[in-house]
Amino acid sequence: MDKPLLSMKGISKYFNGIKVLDSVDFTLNKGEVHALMGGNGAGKSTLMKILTGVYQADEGEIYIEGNKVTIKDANDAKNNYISMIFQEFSLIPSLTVAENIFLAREPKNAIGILNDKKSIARTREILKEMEIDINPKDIVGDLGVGYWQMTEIAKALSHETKILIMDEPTSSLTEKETDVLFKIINKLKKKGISIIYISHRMDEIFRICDKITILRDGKKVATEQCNQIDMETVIQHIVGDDLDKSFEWKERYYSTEGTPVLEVKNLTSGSKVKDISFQLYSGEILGIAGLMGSGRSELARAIFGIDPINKGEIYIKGKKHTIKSPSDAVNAGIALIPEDRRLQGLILDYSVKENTILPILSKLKKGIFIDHRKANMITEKFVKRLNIKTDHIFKTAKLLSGGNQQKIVLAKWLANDPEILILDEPTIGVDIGAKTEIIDIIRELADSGKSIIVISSELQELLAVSDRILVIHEGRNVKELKRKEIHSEEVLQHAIQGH
Ligand SMILES: Nc1ncnc2c1ncn2[C@@H]1O[C@H](COP(=O)(O)OP(=O)(O)OP(=O)(O)O)[C@@H](O)[C@H]1O
Repeated sequence: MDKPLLSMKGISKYFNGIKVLDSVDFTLNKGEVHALMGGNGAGKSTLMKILTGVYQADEGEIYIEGNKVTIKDANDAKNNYISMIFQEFSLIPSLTVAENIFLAREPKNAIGILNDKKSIARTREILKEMEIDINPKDIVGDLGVGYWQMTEIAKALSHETKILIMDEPTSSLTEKETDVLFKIINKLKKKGISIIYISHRMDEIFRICDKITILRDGKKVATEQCNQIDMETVIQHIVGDDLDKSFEWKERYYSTEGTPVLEVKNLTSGSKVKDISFQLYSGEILGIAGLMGSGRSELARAIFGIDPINKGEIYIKGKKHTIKSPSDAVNAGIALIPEDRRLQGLILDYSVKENTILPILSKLKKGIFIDHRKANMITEKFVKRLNIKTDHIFKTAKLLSGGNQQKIVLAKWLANDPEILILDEPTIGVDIGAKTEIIDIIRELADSGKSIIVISSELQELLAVSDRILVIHEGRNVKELKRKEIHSEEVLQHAIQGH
């Protein structure tokens, strides 16, 4: 049998004396799509950073086609034909696609290469080969996120690549863009390129991956062919024995009599939100469902005063409010946790504690000082509840894994205890164990009288948490369904597709 393309053997890594990878073995064959899964902080990114030369392993060896290699930096990774596409893209928006692809070349060429016919022709060739419909001369900033992703892939392929690592590649893609990405992955696979695919989205893994490796607490717990393992077992491996991962809906009781806490009437904003009306009651959880691009997030942005309202009214407890900015919304008792919260909501150089208590500083004042005992208690509570993987609450946020950073932002807004809470994709990038915790917290908040709007593209999650679901299609609310009337996921799926 052929030697595997890549073999990582006994990889261990310590950060400040803490073992985050413990003797991990990982093998990748030619033309294989290999999923790397595991809870937040399990060690997936660290393993990949060792493969791409960002970090060095403290123990273990890496072999490419049977030959031992040393990967000390990005150049070594490139010389071993390894490329990685990060969640945060590395493109420069003001430059064209071709310029972005060839800019990373030899510095002496960097300036001269702009508008170079050769680089444009080569870019065209790569894009054509992958059947991607982008003009090499397009300015990247003018393209949608989906095309950024394609440009990143084209960039990786502009030098010879045998191993392509994708870290949560679909987290900001629409369904259509995801389909295009999957087609490209299949094409790359046929060309013999191997892909390591990091994702928390179970359905994707089963759609495109051949093999799956699962890490838990820095240890490899399983490697299996995808067709020989089921979803239940994968979840079991990810969470271990100690977590309840059921997404079960529980009927909740609250009153829909009297004045709603929030009433949105005929709201129109930009080109994406058209004449939307709904009511939200005290203690209610309203789910918002719709395809990506249906206007879900834009509706939240308009209510929160980020995007201007062209028409329509917002009433809070029966009183009309003019919301022209997020501070108007905050003053009216509304909080929005946006979808891209890692970029918007976190100060990376601050500690877990500082980030968590930032919005509640005024509530924590004791004279002119901060009540640190209380601040520590609140932070500890959320770290425990959301299972945030950190050695202590004083750790700098940037040293935490991506999913754990997401959880801090969530903790921060939950600690602030707003009256009306809008959560846009509350569990994106968050592992399966924490998902159920977040659903429980949302329910608890509603039980205590808060009014909550949850926007989510994960139907299972929406069905588990919502009392009522508003379906948005092409900017309009087309249906409103009571949760207890939705007997299967298909019913909701149908409504979302616009039937
Ligand atoms: N530079 C660093 N210094 C200290 N600790 C670090 C550093 N980088 C990562 N860690 C820690 O290593 C552990 C593994 O993190 P890693 O980013 O590999 O997790 P992950 O599996 O990719 O998680 P996620 O799904 O949340 O992205 C985490 O506990 C994290 O806090």
